[in-house]
Amino acid sequence: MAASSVSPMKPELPPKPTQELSKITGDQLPDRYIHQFPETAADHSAIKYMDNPIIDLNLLSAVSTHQPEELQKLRSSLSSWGCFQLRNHGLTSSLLHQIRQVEKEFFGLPLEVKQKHSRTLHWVEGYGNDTVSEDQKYCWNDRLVLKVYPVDQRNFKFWPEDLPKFRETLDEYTKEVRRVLEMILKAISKSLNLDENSFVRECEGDEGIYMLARFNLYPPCSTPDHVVGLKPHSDASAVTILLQDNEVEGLQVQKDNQWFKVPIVPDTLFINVGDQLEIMSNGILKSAVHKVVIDKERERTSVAIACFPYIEKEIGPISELIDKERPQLYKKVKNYISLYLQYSPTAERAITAMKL
Ligand SMILES: O=C(O)CCC(=O)C(=O)O
Ligand SMILES: [Fe+2]
Repeated sequence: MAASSVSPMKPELPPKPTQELSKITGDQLPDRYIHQFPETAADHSAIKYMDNPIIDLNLLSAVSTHQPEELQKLRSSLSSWGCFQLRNHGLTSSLLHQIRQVEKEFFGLPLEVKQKHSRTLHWVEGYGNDTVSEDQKYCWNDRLVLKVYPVDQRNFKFWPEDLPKFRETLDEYTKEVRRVLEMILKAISKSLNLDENSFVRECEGDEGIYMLARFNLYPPCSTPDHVVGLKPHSDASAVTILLQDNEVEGLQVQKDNQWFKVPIVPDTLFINVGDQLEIMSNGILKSAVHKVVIDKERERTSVAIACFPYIEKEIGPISELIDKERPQLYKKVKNYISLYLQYSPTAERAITAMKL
């Protein structure tokens, strides 16, 4: 499907935050939140856990004698699952606790305070939900989305000003995530036998890396099978680094048309390939399709940092990964995010439009 054939649709935002609806019982749920996907009615307790090995960032480093095996695990996880959990990443438990804490404080603010930072219909930053087209259902979540890199492009009107620890915590957290991102991009390059700076160069270019923080809140719902926290999607990013809730499960990933639960492993980060890295790797790495299901009694939160190249930088499969056996599978593209935003309120995936 070509980009130009996306049917014109009027994007809409849900009129109310999900947090405000979360005490409503099943029969009173507004119709726009009730999904009829067959998978929402699945018995989630019967779904298996994702079982790819946890990757250890220390072992990916050149000084480790285990580096070759760890790189092999990384490559195999990313080409089959498109994601993995990372341990020994160097972010302290105390920093992980603090970022979760400021997230809870934000969502705990009175509605009128949060709404001072509301997003608009046409750009993702700010407090609110995702846009959908008028014939689509809403998701059962609220988000606060903030651009965190480049630092001089932060839009502070979206940042809560009354939470004393919010800015410094997010600042420190994103610096640390950026450090991990660079190490991971180098390891991924090595795992594909490329120069170790290949993906750093592709992602950063001259402009540096762009990073969006997404604070996600999934309130409980008395009829969790009728709602969806996040619909099945892949991310528009090159890589997304996610801190899951440390008590409430909900994230699921798809592999070979089957859903798997992502287990909670304390102090790990969940890392997934996004569409732009699938394109750069000429399809060797898979952009993970994932979704979030809702708990009946407990609220769930997560913090996702989506990392991607400067919007105007042209990206495409890197030349070393194109040959006779593996011809170029994707077109080159500038501003993939805008293509993604055109597709995201529809049932189609933007990356399909990139295939040659
Ligand atoms: O909340 C989660 O576990 C996943 C969040 C996610 O997929 C996203 O923000 O794109
Ligand atoms: Fe996602």
